Amino acid sequence: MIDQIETAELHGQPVLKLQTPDGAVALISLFGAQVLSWTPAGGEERLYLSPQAIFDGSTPIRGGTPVCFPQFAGEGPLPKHGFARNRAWRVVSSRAGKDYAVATLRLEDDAATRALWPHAFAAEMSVSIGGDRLDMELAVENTGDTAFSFTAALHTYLKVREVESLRIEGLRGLEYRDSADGDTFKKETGVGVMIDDEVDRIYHGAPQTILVREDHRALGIHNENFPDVVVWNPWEHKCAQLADMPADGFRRMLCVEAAAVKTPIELAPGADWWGRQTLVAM
Ligand SMILES: O=P(O)(O)OC[C@H]1O[C@@H](O)[C@H](O)[C@@H](O)[C@@H]1O
Repeated sequence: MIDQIETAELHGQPVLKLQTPDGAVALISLFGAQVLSWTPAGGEERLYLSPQAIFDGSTPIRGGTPVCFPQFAGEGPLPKHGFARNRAWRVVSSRAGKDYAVATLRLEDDAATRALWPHAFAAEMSVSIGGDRLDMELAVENTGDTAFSFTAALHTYLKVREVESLRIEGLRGLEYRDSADGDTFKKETGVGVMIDDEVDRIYHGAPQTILVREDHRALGIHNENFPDVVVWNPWEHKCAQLADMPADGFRRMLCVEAAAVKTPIELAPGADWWGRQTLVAM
């Protein structure tokens, strides 16, 4: 019998390790409620974690699935990607069965978050593994007595064998905002999006399912309640400017993010919202 849910440390930071009897494993950092590693049953690691990622309990960790909340990137006055990715979350529940393991982490407002963003909220990140699937769900509740709005993303870094050899399918015909080209709006014309330069795009009205196809394997990405998909690769020049990435790191990663950016989510007092990203290894 394996212990399906364990607490452990990774580079000195607390993590929760989920395992299932079929061999699926995930590591979740309590700092940021960030999934750092996921290996599906009988498969290989599917998330990219930079070998130079910083684990100091205050710097965002480069890799896995950072939770961007309550602001995506620089879309408002808050620190880039909000504050959820550099806060300590607490584990509020976990359970496991013969083919799954799931844990939920929670973050609530406190004096530090209210100093940045004056709202009462509760955010929960639930992570579930089993077989060939990883499910990540972010839920947000307005626990205060005034309405607020936010943008958010599950900023997943996929581990890829060679970024120039893959194709992203399912984005054809969509409008996107090209952050790497002065925020101009464009229309995707490629059947499969290939990466051979810096890419930083917010696709609007994305389909629920996208496929990242590599030689001899693929990954299905299923997003619910996240209307946008962000595709990001810093490429050589920007990667060299990231102190927590190795020079060739951009070749081993591709971010495909489930996001709500174009239309911020509005929550009345007492209201809640959830959004989910599911990865399926094929
Ligand atoms: O370096 P950070 O703060 O983790 O951000 C990484 C990237 O995140 C992406 O989501 C943004 O589209 C990029 O513009 C940004 O550079």
